[in-house]
Amino acid sequence: MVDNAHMNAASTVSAEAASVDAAAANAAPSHEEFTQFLLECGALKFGSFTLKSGRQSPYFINAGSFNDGTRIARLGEYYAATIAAAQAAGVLPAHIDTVFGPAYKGIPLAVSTSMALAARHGQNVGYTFDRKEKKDHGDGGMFVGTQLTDGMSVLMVDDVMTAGTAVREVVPKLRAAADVNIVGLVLSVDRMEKTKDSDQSAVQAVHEEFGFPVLAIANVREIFAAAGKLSAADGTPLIDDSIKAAAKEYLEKYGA
Ligand SMILES: O=P(O)(O)OC[C@H]1O[C@H](OP(=O)(O)OP(=O)(O)O)[C@H](O)[C@@H]1O
Ligand SMILES: O=C(O)c1cc(=O)[nH]c(=O)[nH]1
Repeated sequence: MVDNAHMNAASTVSAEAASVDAAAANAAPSHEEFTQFLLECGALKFGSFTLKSGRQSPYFINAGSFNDGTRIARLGEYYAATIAAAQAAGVLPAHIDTVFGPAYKGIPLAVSTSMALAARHGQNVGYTFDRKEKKDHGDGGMFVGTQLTDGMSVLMVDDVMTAGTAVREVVPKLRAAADVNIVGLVLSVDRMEKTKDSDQSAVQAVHEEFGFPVLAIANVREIFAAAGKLSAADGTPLIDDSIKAAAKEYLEKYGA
């Protein structure tokens, strides 16, 4: 069993990977580079957003902004690099049968991750996603892609975790389909938020509830730390003081 400190952030995995002398190909992506990528794609937005949990957030990760071939391919590479680093560190198993992404925004994440695992890391891993509604003609069924069968090692991917509701909805669906072994969950961003009724983070709560590691390419504090150092070509900071203040206030209230 890997201790919890290894479960929460790719940064931890990165340090661990370095200590086991992992090849450069197995290094986790840098938070600075990933933050720049989020900002360039417009996938990190500032304003006022109502979340699935009902919380009103001054920032939002919009995975719908990875909307062309270059962006989604690059995102898949970030996921694959995070996975390879976690495998090198022993946090994820070396063998994964399929990458599962929940509909809808998880679909391109699963596909691009499996493509990048094959192209960059020599791992030919399936991809699977669910349908929101059961289809009863043609190929039918609830799942598309590699079909789930007993004993399979399934790695879940999603864009963000706030309260963990989406994951709690999808895990029973996977387990109802077959006796699969869910080996972990990889997110783009861990929003590092407290659950509704405790000071524990949703990521930690999900890890304890289901027993699998939950990793992220970066967490929200790493993203704000990196974004604070970035500026446009003309020297203007990419995020201004009012955004930093609003994020700080939000995290003081909801941050774990
Ligand atoms: O941790 P949680 O509180 O569950 O919040 C995060 C989830 O909410 C969003 O999904 P949404 O249900 O809006 O689905 P979408 O993919 O259709 O946008 C997001 O994509 C995560 O899956
Ligand atoms: O909590 C959510 O609903 C949520 C947060 C976020 O940053 N991005 C998103 O797509 N959903």
